[in-house]
Amino acid sequence: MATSYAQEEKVAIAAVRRACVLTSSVFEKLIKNETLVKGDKSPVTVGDFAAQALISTILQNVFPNDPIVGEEDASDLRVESGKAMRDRIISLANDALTAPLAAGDDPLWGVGPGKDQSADELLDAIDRGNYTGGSQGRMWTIDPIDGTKGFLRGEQYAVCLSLIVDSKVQVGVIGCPNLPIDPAHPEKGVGAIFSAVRGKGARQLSLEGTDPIPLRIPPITSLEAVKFLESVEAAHSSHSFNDRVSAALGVKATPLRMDSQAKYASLCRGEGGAYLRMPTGVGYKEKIWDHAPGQILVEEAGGVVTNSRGEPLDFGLGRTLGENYGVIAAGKDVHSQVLAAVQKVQGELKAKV
Ligand SMILES: Nc1ncnc2c1ncn2[C@@H]1O[C@H](COP(=O)(O)O)[C@@H](O)[C@H]1OP(=O)(O)O
Ligand SMILES: [Mg+2]
Ligand SMILES: [Mg+2]
Ligand SMILES: [Mg+2]
Repeated sequence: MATSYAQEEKVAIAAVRRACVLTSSVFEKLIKNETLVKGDKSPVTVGDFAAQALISTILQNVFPNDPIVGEEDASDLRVESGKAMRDRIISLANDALTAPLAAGDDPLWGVGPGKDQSADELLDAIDRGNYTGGSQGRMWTIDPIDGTKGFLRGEQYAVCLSLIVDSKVQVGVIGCPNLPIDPAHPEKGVGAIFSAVRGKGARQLSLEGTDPIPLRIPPITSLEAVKFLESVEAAHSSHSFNDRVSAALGVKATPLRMDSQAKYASLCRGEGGAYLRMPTGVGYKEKIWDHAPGQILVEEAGGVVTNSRGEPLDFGLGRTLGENYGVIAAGKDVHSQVLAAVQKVQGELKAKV
C-alpha cells in the first residue's frame, strides 16, 4: 500500500509552526552579539540554532529512526566562547517547545508545558542534522532560517522542512512569517505556511496551520508579463544573467526580488511567473535543504523545477545538489520557454569568450 505521509505532514506543519513563533520572537529581541559569521562568511543567529534544535527534537520524538540533513551544527556552541549564545539558544528553544499553542497542534508530539530539554539534549538535537544524505531511505532536511540575511533585514525568510524518500521529496513545508497572507489585500497582515505532499497537492495555511487554501500556479497569458522571482543577494544568483533571459523572452515586467524559499511559495500563488537562480561563479554548490520543500511545492501546484540542462534536481547526491547548473522553476507552459531562453543566453555568453 502506498504511504499517505499524512502523519509526516501534520508533524512537519506543527514543527514549522512552533519554529515560526520562535523566529518571530527572536527578531523582536535580537541583539548584536547574537549573530555569528560562519566559515563560508554567511551569518547565523541564535534563531537559526534554536529553530533547528526545536524541529529536530520534535522529529526525534515522532520518527526516532529518521536521519536529518540540517544546515546548522553546534560545534561553535560547545566551546567556552559560545556559552552566552548557547544559554540563549537553550532558553529560546525550550520556550518554543513548551509554549501552549492553540488548536491545530494536538497531540503535542512530546512537547508542551513541563517538557524542558537539557542543554546537552538540545545541542545533540542540532547535531543530529549532520547526516550525509544519499540516494536511499528516508531523511528529513531542515533549513531553520532560510534567507538569514533577509531575516536580519526584517524582510523575507522561511523555515523549511522536507521529507525525502529514496531521493524523491515526498513532503515539503515552508513557513513564511513575513509574507503577506494575501498579496492582493495587504491589510490582512503577514504570515503563512505552505505545505505539499506528493500526489496530494499544495496548500497555503495560516501560521497556526489552519484554513487550507489549495495552490495552483495560474496560466500565463503573455510572456511580456512574466515577472521573474530572484534573490535579493546578487552573490547568490546572477541578476545580469536574468536580465538577459528577460530580454530574450521579451519580458517587460521588472523582477521581484526576495530572500529565501518564499520565492517558490510566491510562484505558487502567481506572484511571479518564474524563479530563476543561476550561479554567479564557480564553486558554490546548492544545498538540498534550500530547494527540497520548494521543489515539491511547485510540482504539486502544477509547475516544473529543473536545472539549466532541463534535468530534475537530484536530491540523492548527499548534502548538496552536486555540480551547480542553476535552478529554473515555473508553471508548465512558461518553464520550457524560460529553459530555451536560458540555454540561448548561455550559448551567446560562451561564444563571447
Ligand atoms: N554563493 C552562493 N550562491 C548561491 N546561494 C548561496 C550562496 N551563498 C549562500 N547561499 C545560500 O542561498 C540561500 C539564500 O538564497 P536567497 O538569496 O535566494 O535568499 C541561503 O540558503 C544561502 O546560504 P546560507 O544559509 O548559508 O546563507
Ligand atoms: Mg545559513
Ligand atoms: Mg538556506
Ligand atoms: Mg539557513
